[in-house]
Amino acid sequence: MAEETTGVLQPKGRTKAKTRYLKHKKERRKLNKKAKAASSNLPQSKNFVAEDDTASEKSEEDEDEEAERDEGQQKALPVPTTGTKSPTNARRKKRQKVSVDVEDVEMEVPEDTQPPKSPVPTEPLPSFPLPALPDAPLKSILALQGLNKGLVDAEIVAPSTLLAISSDASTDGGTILSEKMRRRLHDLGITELFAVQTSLLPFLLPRNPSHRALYQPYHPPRDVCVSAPTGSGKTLAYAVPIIEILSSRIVTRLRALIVLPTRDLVVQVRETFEALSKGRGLKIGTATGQHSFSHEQSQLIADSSSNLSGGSSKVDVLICTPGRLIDHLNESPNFSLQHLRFLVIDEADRLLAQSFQDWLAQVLSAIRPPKQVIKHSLSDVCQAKNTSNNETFLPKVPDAVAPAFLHLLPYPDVPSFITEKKESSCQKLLFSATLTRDPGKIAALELRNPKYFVVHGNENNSGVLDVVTEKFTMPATLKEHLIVCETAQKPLIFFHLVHSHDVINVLVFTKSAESTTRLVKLLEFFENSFSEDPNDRVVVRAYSSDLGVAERKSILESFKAQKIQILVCSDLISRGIDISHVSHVVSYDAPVDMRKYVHRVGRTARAGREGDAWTLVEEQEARHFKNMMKESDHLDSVKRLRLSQHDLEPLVPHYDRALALLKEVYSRS
Ligand SMILES: Nc1ncnc2c1ncn2[C@@H]1O[C@H](COP(=O)(O)OP(=O)(O)OP(=O)(O)O)[C@@H](O)[C@H]1O
Repeated sequence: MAEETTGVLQPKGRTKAKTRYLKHKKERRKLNKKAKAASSNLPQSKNFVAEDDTASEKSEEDEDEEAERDEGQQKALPVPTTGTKSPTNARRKKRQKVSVDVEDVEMEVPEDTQPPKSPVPTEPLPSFPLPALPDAPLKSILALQGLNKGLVDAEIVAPSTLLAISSDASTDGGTILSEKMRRRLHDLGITELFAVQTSLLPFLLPRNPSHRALYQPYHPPRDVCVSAPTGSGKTLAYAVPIIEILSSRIVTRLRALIVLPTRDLVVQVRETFEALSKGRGLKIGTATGQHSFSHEQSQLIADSSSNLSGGSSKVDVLICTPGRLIDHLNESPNFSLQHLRFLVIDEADRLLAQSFQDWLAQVLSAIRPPKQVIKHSLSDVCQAKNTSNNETFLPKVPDAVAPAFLHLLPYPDVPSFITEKKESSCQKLLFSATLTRDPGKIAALELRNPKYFVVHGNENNSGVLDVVTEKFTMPATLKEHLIVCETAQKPLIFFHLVHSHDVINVLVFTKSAESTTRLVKLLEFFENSFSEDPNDRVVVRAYSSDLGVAERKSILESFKAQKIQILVCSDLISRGIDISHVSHVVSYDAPVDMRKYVHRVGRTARAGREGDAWTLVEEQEARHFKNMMKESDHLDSVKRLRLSQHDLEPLVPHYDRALALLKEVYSRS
């Protein structure tokens, strides 16, 4: 160990004083050994002896060191130093190595604070373990901290779980579905239940009839949150139980409300409900703003002339966008949510991000029985019965009021032994392929003891962890590709994919309506140049919010009928839209976040079908994109495709021609 000095180098040769000192020391050692041999009649353990030896050697080493230092000090004294401290004032410290069980710790111990040395060797003190820091908690545990219990206890469902739907009238084959429903599903070509459906149906359709009841004010059902990949059949997972439960109804009331982020999705979900509920007598309505407000009112409300405590409805199921829903809540007489048995929030994370007119708070407040109670004493009521005031006290249609709202009626409070509070029987069902983990947003939903279902390849806790850390599951049948390219080459690469990789029946996502229009024009010019025969040309159309409702509907229908092979769009239809024959998705402009990526690529590889997703990433975006993928543990699933100039060359003359025509069009406008 290097010794600290006060700026003077110490000579290391032996002096007379040191020789004398060493001689004395030898003699002292001999005497010590003799004394020890004489006194130790007791047997000693090997360990103890070894320790003793070490200790005595150590003390001798210390003495040697001390002697050398004294000698050095004596020599150093006369030498004047140029430093700020004189050698006499300088406090000299000795680095002493303290050996402990766990690790070596070096401490600076001032020489003058050392205890005086005992001439008799002492036993070393027993060493105690140092206080140790507890192990850091696992990342997975940290991620789960502060989360609601429902999510931690989520039911993880393997995507491969399937259950055959029995066509035998005498048995449901464990599906818990009525014979009517099983027959209907078979008619629609659905012969087995997908993973999300196998776990959700038994939960939403308990065998006990009282748990299926429309009103359960004292034991309301638990709410449900579902995270399942795109195209895994979430719509059926809620539509089937809703139809099964509501089919038992006697009178029409608004009992199921399905909220979706776009009109296109409302239309799609309505089609599913109508197909599944055929012959069950349920009435399905929509509210999207596509028709005039008064037309919608006339479709939804049976009686808007008198003020009815329990509302009045022409439909059992209402499928709507949040904006129009709020308009009806605020402005349509007798539009009431008090009878709701189901509130479905599909694409929940997207809808919860929409604060439009604080729609969620308004809906929840319309479902929740108000606390304010206007009560009258029995004598008041009796008195009123004999007066003309009778009508205001006793409304005409009390049966229309939901049990949890009965206290609002001006009847006297009848003493009861039941002290439990009545609650709304509405069961909230949340669905998404990218379910939010934001505790603030989940809290805003006022969920009742929520039960989580997570469809995930990994059936242990990591399924939950992936929801928590927003690592989303992709369909198993999806193949993902990445092409990093120069901005100027993007159109050419896209045309190459269309003609060399058979990328047709494709949804192409761009960043804006303007880039959609431009790409469509460029591709049309390119096709005209590339294929002489018009029948060989690929048909491409734009689908954007710039188009009218009717035009959008007709374009979507033509695409579904495969009269259009390439549909270029913005993120308007990146969520939820289900078009079975889409075999490719191209992100012409790379998505900026993982959620967008998941929903875009999820337009293909649906319901167990194969599909390819291609993402074109400009060189300057590559880093961000790769980081985004890495954070979601997804980079390895994306294959990089490298294209050479040679691959693109045959297309260049046609592309140049198309580009020149496009420039001409834009310069004219
Ligand atoms: N059990 C089933 N058997 C066969 N096809 C099914 C089954 N369940 C659903 N499908 C079909 O799978 C497709 C995808 O279903 P759905 O649109 O409900 O997916 P999703 O999970 O809601 O997807 P996204 O998250 O993209 O909205 C639909 O065409 C639907 O008809």
